[in-house]
Amino acid sequence: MAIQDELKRQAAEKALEYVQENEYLGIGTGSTVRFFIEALAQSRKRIKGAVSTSAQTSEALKSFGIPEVTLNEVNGLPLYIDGADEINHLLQMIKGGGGALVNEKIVASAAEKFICIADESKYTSRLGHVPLPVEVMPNARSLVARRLLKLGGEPELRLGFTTDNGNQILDVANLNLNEPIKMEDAINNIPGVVDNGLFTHYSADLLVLGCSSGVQILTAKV
Ligand SMILES: O=C(CO)[C@H](O)[C@H](O)COP(=O)(O)O
Repeated sequence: MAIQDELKRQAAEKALEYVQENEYLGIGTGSTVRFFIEALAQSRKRIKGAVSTSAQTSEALKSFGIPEVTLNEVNGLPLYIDGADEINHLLQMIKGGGGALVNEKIVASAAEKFICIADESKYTSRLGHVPLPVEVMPNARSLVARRLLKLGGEPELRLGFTTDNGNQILDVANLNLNEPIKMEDAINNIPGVVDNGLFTHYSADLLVLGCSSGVQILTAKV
């Protein structure tokens, strides 16, 4: 297994310690989450049901025999576990590399606690090394792209990709994310934008980071 994958797996396995038995659990999307689902299935922990954030995650849950429930069936969630494309010292994130950012933010918002699982390459002092995914209504794509250019970004359509919600993704490079809260809100104010991959209002409460020196548990450093 590649080193990065091994670190993702270690972080995913460590996060199991925070899972409460006989409770509902929100589960994100991506390769780190896939390791988590695998570890959960192999553990003795039995949850009441998982709220999935994507077709990909639902498929994995099904293949590992973990019961799925919809968000509408639960009255909030004690915990949400998901990966990130980048995460900073305040545990604010860029997400959406897998294109599931809208459902991820919805489920994260329903949870009392958000634990991010990631390998050390995702931890950064400044967000913005990776392009920011923005989910757009297809009919507003060009309009939104022009507005994103005005905000200083360079949008590029994710070719051949449609989200689970039937929308498109613009990956926006070179945005100035020195004030990520303002940027998250400014982008979401553009008509036609469904949501963007900045998670500042729903930042993580805890980061379980797979590092070559061992797994580290980090909280926000203000
Ligand atoms: O936001 C996401 C999906 O929309 C993922 O959490 C993010 O892309 C990280 O993925 P991976 O665990 O494969 O590195």
